[in-house]
Amino acid sequence: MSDTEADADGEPDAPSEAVLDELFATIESRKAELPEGSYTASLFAHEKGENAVLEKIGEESTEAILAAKDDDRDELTAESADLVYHLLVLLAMKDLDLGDLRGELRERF
Ligand SMILES: N=c1c2ncn([C@@H]3O[C@H](COP(=O)(O)OP(=O)(O)OP(=O)(O)O)[C@@H](O)[C@H]3O)c2ncn1[C@@H]1O[C@H](COP(=O)(O)O)[C@@H](O)[C@H]1O
Repeated sequence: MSDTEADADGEPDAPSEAVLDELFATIESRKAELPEGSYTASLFAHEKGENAVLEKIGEESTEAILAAKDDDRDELTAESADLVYHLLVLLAMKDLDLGDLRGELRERF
């Protein structure tokens, strides 16, 4: 779906540029509200959630590396998205946020 199409609610999609902020806000909301049936909430709710996230980061990193070695750009994109999502969950678990990440990156410019 392009940026200009409507989503399932009939509302226009937000610009893709904002997707990381929206995803992080959703993760923070899952952390605060712990809704039933949410994979993200389950990571925050369970004692072993942090280990599960760390394992996922390891797995997704390996899968991204393998996709790159195979020159499979679609797979690399998908694995990168899984990796970024789990990294954002980890930041939220450690009470960090996108501002911390942006600040660190900005300092390197
Ligand atoms: N971006 C993601 C996202 N990326 C990956 N995952 C989940 O992460 C889990 C593990 O990913 P894997 O690629 O390993 O998937 P898998 O098929 O289960 O693989 P195996 O573990 O079985 O090997 C799966 O359950 C995926 O659905 C995600 N779950 C949620 N989100 C975002 O988080 C929002 C909130 O979702 P809930 O978690 O449903 O509240 C969603 O709207 C999405 O925007």
